[in-house]
Amino acid sequence: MKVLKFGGTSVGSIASIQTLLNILGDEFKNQEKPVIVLSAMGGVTNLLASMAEDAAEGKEFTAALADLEKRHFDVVKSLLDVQNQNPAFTRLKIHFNQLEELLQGVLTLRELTPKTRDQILSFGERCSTIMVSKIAAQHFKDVLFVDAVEVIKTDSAFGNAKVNTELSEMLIRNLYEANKDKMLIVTGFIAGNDAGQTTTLGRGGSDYTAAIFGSALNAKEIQIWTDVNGMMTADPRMVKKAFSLTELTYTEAMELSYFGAKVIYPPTMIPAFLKKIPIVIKNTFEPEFEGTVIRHDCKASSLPIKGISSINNISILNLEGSGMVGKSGFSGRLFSLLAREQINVILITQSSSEHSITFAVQPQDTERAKQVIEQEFELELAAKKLEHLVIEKNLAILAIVGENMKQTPGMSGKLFHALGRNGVNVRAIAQGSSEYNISVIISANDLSKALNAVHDAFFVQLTKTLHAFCLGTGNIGKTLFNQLNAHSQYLKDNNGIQVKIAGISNTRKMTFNSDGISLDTWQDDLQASPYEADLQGFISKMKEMNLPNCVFIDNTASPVPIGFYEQVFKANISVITCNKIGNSGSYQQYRTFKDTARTHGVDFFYETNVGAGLPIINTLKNLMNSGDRVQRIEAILSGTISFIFNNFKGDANFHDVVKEAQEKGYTEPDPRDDLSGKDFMRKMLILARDAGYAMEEADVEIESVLPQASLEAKSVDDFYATLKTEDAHFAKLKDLAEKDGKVLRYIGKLENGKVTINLQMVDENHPFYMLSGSDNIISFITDRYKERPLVVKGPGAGAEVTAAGVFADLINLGVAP
Ligand SMILES: NC(=O)C1=CN([C@@H]2O[C@H](COP(=O)(O)OP(=O)(O)OC[C@H]3O[C@@H](n4cnc5c(N)ncnc54)[C@H](O)[C@@H]3O)[C@@H](O)[C@H]2O)C=CC1
Ligand SMILES: N[C@@H](CC=O)C(=O)O
Ligand code: NA
Repeated sequence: MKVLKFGGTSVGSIASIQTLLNILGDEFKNQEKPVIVLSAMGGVTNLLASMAEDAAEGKEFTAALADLEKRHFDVVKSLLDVQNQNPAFTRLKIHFNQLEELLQGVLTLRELTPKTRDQILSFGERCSTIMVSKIAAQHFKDVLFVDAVEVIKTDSAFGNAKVNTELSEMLIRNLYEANKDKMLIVTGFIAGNDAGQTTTLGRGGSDYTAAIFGSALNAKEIQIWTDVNGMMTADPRMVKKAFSLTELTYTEAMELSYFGAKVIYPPTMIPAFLKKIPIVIKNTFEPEFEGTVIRHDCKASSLPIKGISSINNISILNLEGSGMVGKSGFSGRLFSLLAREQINVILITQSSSEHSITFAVQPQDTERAKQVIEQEFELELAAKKLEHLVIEKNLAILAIVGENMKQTPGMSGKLFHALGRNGVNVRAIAQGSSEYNISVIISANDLSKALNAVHDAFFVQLTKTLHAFCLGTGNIGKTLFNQLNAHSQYLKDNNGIQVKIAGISNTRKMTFNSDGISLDTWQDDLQASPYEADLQGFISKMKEMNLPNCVFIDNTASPVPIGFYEQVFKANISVITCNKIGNSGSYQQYRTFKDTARTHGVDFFYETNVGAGLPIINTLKNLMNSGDRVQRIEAILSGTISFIFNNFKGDANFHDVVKEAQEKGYTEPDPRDDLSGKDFMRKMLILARDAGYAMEEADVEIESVLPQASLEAKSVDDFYATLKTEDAHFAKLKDLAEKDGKVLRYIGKLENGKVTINLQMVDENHPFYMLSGSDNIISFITDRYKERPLVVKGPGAGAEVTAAGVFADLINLGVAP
């Protein structure tokens, strides 16, 4: 046989009671009738409690009582045929009259004893059970209302009575045997003492009733019908990707029960655990959901952990001092004291040096704990054998739970990597040797970020979410958004990665959305945003949003964002940049970026600083990291100048070719940066630094391709004008090269710690002769690539290839352990 328990929401409305009847209908077809345990209608127990308290304070309760009555009567009117209604009204009315009398007594005496309170509370379950059993009787024959006061026997500890298991089980068995052909519908939560007075079973009481019946009758299963889809991997209000578990063990259920939205209160299920009866959590509002089964031993699961539980507000107390070292009985004294004072200790850690003990308590217990400890250890404190207690508030506990963790190395590594990577500081750690729970204490502000990051790290079958904050909506920024938009489904399906753009700013406006700004409407969203651009504001907001797997992307050509990188790294946020100004500033600044990113365990990626999307920075990094040494680099790294020399042929005019390069998106926002050689200089400097040379801009020897007048142009328009007036200068260069069958090439070289960039005329035997479009080419001569160089060649400028390089950096972020 089965026991089915329905919680408050399942009997809370006409619609839910109708669903309940359908469920009973299916069960009724079985040979063995189930036992049904019911809670009070949703909210009724709390209402009764506050009515009782109000009455004790002399306040009126009649209106609330009338509402309560009406809620039950409305259900009767809707769900019982007219001819069946009167008997139900009569039964209910008797109870409401008794309830009124009791409340009146409390009001008169201005006193609410635990015994009276239990009696008052019991009307919730009594009325819902009478009501539902009457309705059920209309549909099924042989329904029997059972008042649990008759069969569950307890002591007289009103409010939280202790069950006499042996006696209760015997009474339940007798009742069941005598009514085998009937469906028993039983009041949850309430019981009776020897004198027949009503007691209650405390927190989770109706689940307890179901477990007691299940145990007494050796039920094949106990179903707990509630309003959510079973036990989930995390609190779904905090972790949107939390999903329902199909199966977990009793131990796991116990450990996971810390969730805010408690599905069951596991201690009440102990009678079922002891008899190894499976407990199935079902959803009345989604009956087709197959349920979460909690059982003694589960099938092998592929999930590394079953879930992540959390408590979002705790305090820790830390007790330190030499007086504890090697002193047996110290922790006994401490924790006996707390137990005596009824202070619940949630977590304990002690270092093996025995120099300190840290423990967590509820915030409301903190001050009292401090007081009693200081009294108890007064002498040790005075003798400085103990230091004064340190209290820390606003903390949270996050715990990963699962029996699969046992003897599986790497679980704590994964947990701490996810936390560290996201800048979550761990204040204390606890893992029992049973290895099915690792708990960490962190700042309450970080809880949401930590839960999501840890959930992403463990449940790899789910899509991992990156949160990107993007500066710059120009050529590159815009193209990146288009690429992300077009490719998002592929990334989800093939890489399990979802990129959410959580913030965008250009020089005018900024906008934010932790659920991701739509990549179809971002321009309108930005336009409509109330926030004026403010870089410090943008970064502060990014920190404040505290999202997991966060990255800052600089797609500007501005020096301003550079000043903020360090602050971003220090907030444990990775940086991706196509802006070369940062890495080509002072060497000191370049080093600071690298070192700060490393000490904070985040990435600093800038592949597009050299050769746009071409794999140049990563190639050099791999050479260096694997112990190679650069002997010489020779390269063409200005896409713009490359394009110009590849197209400045025959009758072509220099001015028009430069214009075309700009229109094609190859140039910097200011094309003078390209033609002056500055952009090339920046790239060579970055390469030289990545190759291990602590070089400054002044160490680069650079020959310009421009005549003096162009170099001195005060504006971009003036600059273009000089290209026209200086046409002869460029034509001369071209003719000189063409005369000897050569081509013009602007070539950079790094050798022996020296960088030069100059204009050369090369013939067809030169490896850099054959280039077209905006091609870049780089040849690395290293200790290992000595005979023949390692060469990378291809288009080295343009919005598509550059945005693609930024995109690749994004996907390569080491968010996954
Ligand atoms: N075009 C190419 O082939 C390549 C370009 N790059 C780099 O890409 C970067 C961007 O280039 P484009 O998109 O062509 O420039 P752009 O001028 O088209 O766009 C720059 C964007 O940055 C924004 N911006 C500037 N200062 C800002 C600030 N302080 N705060 C917020 N936003 C700010 C502007 O509002 C604009 O939206 C440059 O650093 C360039 O060197 C790198 C490799 C190749
Ligand atoms: N303007 C640059 C673009 C790449 O960094 C170039 O022309 O190479
Ligand atoms: Na590159």
